Amino acid sequence: MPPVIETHALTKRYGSRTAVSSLELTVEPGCVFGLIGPNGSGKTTTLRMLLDIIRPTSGQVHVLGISPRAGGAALRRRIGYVPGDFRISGRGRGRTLLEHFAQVSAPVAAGRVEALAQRLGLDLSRPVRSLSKGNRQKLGLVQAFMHDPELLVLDEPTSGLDPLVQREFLQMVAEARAAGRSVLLSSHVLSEIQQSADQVAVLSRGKVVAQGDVASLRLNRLRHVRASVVPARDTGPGLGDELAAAGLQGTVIRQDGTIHVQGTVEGGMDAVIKVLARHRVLDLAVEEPDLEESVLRLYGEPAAADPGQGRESG
Ligand SMILES: Nc1ncnc2c1ncn2[C@@H]1O[C@H](COP(=O)(O)OP(=O)(O)OP(=O)(O)O)[C@@H](O)[C@H]1O
Repeated sequence: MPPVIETHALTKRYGSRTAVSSLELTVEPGCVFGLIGPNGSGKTTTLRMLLDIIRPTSGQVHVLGISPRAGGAALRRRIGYVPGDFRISGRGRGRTLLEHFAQVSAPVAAGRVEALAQRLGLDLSRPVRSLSKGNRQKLGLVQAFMHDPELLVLDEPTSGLDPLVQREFLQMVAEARAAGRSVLLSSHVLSEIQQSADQVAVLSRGKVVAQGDVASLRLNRLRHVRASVVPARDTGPGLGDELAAAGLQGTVIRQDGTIHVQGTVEGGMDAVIKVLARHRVLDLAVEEPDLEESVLRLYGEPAAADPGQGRESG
């Protein structure tokens, strides 16, 4: 079967700024593909080009075997899309708005909208205007999933959703995949991609800096560690050396008989935990760094766009 999404040397420039640079993406049918990158790395721009909302400066793109430009409304009906900035307004209620969307999308099975709304905890009888950001986002999800499209293109779909709803959403993605649908999911939250994607591309400054299956992704191996221990016996400065040998990069400070450790570990916590466990551990915190830092450290790329350079328009 041909890929559901294929880009070749796909590039988008805004004036002198390159938002997407020579992108090579292949999404196979029946796969959940994660596009991950810090804010400003080019995810939204890429997804918009797939939907023909914006047009590439150069390069090629095919979606379900068709150029989005040529595919028009017929191609659009085969896709479920949640834009990163799903904005809705008007006087209608959620249900009315979805009925309106259903007229332009492919046919929607009876009861499907209600079932999705119920799963996400969305009240369809409420006026759209009165909905919170999270509830509007749920409406966006229902309109993307309701016609059971061949391809789902989801731009940061869980932003503004609480953790329980996020879990339900991930379940919906898993069900779509099990039914043979394909999903392209963008996120700046690593854990979300890890839970759902088969394949991943990491974007930084409009370029793919890493690509592969989720397990091979090095991004998930970086951890921040903070610990306070009372040495079991007088270990002296040896603890710092032992921790360094175990893979911790950071500082070890002795203060009033307690040793405070702070640093970063790449590639597994086991050895560090075992060194610490030989002492009385007063406190231990292990945290996932934000994606921007992981990309920066592991791929040596400046991850974010210059804060001084804003976008010209939405
Ligand atoms: N209409 C525009 N005009 C000028 N620059 C733009 C425009 N849209 C995007 N950009 C720039 O292109 C780069 C990529 O932006 P894009 O929105 O695609 O990134 P992103 O990874 O989706 O980030 P975010 O999660 O913040 O939306 C950014 O530097 C952004 O400022």
